[in-house]
Amino acid sequence: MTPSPSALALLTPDEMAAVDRAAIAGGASGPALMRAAGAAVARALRKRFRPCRTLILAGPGNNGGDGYVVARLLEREGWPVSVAALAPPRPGSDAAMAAAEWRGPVLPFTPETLARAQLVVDALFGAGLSRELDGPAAAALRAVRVPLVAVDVPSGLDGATGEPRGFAPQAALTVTFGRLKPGHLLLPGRELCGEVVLADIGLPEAALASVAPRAFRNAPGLWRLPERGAQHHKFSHGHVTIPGGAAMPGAARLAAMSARRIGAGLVTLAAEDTATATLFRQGEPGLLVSAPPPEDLLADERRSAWVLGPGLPPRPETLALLRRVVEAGRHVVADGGALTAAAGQPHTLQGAAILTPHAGEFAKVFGALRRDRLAAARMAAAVTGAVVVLKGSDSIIAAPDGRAAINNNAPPALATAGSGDVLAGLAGGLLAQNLPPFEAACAAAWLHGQAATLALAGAAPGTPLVAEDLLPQLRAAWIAATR
Ligand SMILES: NC(=O)C1=CN([C@@H]2O[C@H](COP(=O)(O)OP(=O)(O)OC[C@H]3O[C@@H](n4cnc5c(N)ncnc54)[C@H](O)[C@@H]3O)[C@@H](O)[C@H]2O)[C@@H](O)CC1
Ligand SMILES: [K+]
Repeated sequence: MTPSPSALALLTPDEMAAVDRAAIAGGASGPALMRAAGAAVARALRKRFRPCRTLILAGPGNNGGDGYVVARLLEREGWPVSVAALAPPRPGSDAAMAAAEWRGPVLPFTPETLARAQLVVDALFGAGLSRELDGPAAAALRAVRVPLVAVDVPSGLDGATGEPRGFAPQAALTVTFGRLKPGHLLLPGRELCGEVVLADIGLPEAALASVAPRAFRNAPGLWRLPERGAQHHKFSHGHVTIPGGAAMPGAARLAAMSARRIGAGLVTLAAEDTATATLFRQGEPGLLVSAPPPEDLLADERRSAWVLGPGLPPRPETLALLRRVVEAGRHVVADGGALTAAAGQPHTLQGAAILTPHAGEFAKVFGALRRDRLAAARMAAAVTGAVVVLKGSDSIIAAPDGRAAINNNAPPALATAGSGDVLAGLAGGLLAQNLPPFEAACAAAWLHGQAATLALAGAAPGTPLVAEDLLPQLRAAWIAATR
């Protein structure tokens, strides 16, 4: 079933804390939320582990409070549980109440205590992490050699960015509450979390609705593929034009084949010379091939979407073509050579609809990538006015208005030559069918990941993939997106 956009919403730890405050201001009980959170952790944990010597590492805040609840519930089920507290909760806090209800063993926060545990529950810090993890907390987590279950996030992981602050342990399971955080999807956070369980702890809808989400998990529901009615004809599905160079003609061809398969009405490969045109004509019979300079094609208004960059040289001429196409008011996907040609001059990309840089291209255009890639992608979108797809195993799609989506369906094998050309073609094909740029970019990234997943179905981890393998899977990916 297609999830609703609110189910796809991601909240940063600060936003989640605001929801928490809104819930309590609206009459919800803090201790009840804490009991629900602890119960969700205990439930998820019991499903996956058998009773064993379990050590709860409890921090001073509400994350620690959740930990005391877990301790009590597991002990009630007969698990051998102890708690090691990094620091006592603030007197009078909800966490202090939860701690007071824990009557079982409290052990010193030492390496010896840790060495005896068979399972560790990390309830040190969650949304309240305010600085780098260091001292005894970091030392203890570094010493864990048994499965670790994280409450909300592995302590030290910044839920807003997916980056560890100082250190964050590897969890087997992370149980989080209300909404996923960006850090559960962004690498390396996604891997450090292990399996992620999102638990409903009864936060009132009004409290959740009090914070407008700016980030989403990328999945159908966040966007809708274009509908195709009986009255439509090939021109109503748009016309994609893709200039192709002699140096790497395969790149433009892959983009063109992808644009066709995702429903563009017409796709033209605009060859830079007659030899390349001859080569292009040996390709798919349904592709249009044109030999004159691509600029001449701008006279035809129906050529609404252009994919510029796959296989094009990173030369000033490429950038000049991009400027002409943008100034003619066409929707442009800028990729590969068009991005590299704009190295150090992001303003030259203004007016493009979608930019699809990988990390290296991003750094060339916008400067070294900061640790907070979500913020970096948003900054690039704001500077250029374009939707930026910062490609990776956790592709980030950022819009100039601050909306962002994080893609988590792409297998690592997708990092292969030509894969980016397919993505650019999909984005161009969807723009041609009048999807707005953010939706087109998100849908393209998801379909791309889904096609790769389908191509690898049943294959052992590490099985390689080539870009051409994606093409036959695009129809099934489309079907999966419209179910
Ligand atoms: N979001 C929600 O609606 C709910 C959240 N709950 C829990 O509450 C947590 C957030 O609780 P808090 O806001 O109390 O925050 P935390 O429990 O994450 O941490 C707060 C405390 O840790 C200290 N601290 C922060 N970073 C540190 C560092 N690097 N080294 C040493 N000390 C550090 C702070 O000074 C503060 O005393 C969530 O992660 C979740 O586990 C649940 O109890 C129930 C409901
Ligand atoms: K934690």
